[in-house]
Amino acid sequence: MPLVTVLATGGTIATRADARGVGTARDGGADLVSRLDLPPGVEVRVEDVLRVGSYLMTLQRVHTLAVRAAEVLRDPDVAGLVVTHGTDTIEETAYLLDLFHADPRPVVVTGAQRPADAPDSDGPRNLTEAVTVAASEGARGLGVLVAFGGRVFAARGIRKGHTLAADTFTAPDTGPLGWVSTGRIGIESRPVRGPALDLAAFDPAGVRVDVLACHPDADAVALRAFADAGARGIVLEATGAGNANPAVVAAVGELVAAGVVVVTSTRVPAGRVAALYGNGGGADLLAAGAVPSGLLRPSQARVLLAALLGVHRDPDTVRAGFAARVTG
Ligand SMILES: NC(=O)C[C@H](N)C(=O)O
Repeated sequence: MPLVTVLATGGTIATRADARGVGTARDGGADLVSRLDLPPGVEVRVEDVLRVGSYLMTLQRVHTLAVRAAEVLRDPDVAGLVVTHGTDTIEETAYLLDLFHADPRPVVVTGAQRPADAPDSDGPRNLTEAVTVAASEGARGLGVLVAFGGRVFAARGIRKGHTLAADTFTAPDTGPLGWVSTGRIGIESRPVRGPALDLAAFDPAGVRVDVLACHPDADAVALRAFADAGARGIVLEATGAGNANPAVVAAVGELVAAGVVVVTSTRVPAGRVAALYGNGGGADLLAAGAVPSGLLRPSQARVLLAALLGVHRDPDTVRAGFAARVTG
């Protein structure tokens, strides 16, 4: 009988309202699992790792989760893992776990958009389907997955696409990998994944990576403040295919020379970052030393940058490692 371990971290799937009607994560993993109609023939074990809204999932906390996931997978009887998590930052946590996941067994992240105390919560169905995926042979070798609303997504490229709707997740450049429904899964495509990073070498302490919104009035102020605060990496949430302006480009050049790794991503939902324009555009950012993020949006570009900085430290190695993992 496949054994699936559920690691609970909080999120709306575990959230109940207080007397003011304000929600916080309260239910533990055992509460969540007790409400399920589990797939027949699957044994589930539960552990509480954290109990927070995912807007509180710092790098340190995701590291704690990654370490625990790797420890649980040392048990050869475990067929797969499920992580229950808030939806706000599933795109960060799932991708960080994926970067360090060196095991064919699936780790399946899920959550809910409607809280545990809502009569129509989507949590039980999503969790049941995540357990189904984690127990499936067909999900092996795909890395960390997100099962949500009947769809199965790869970690890389997933984005929260709606603040409140149950069908919130999208993968604008690739679409979902497949589906899960009534105890069955179908995988229609396989994700492209690089070699796993070494979790034992990762230390998130002191890894500060900030994100700068490059609206047309942006200047060097925030960039310099980030660097003064100790940022070792900065992701530009640029416009279009990855453009900023001359003031930002000049500051990027200074920061890169000082050893900060700067990455150009974009606020546009789909398509690769391309170095096309001058006058502070993507071609000038590239010339100033910024690394294009390929298809990674700012949230996941920040995660890759933080993971590499936490493993390698040296800016040139991080820059090369980042470029090697992104397409385009
Ligand atoms: N639907 C959710 O889970 C949102 C919640 N704010 C969280 O990320 O924890």
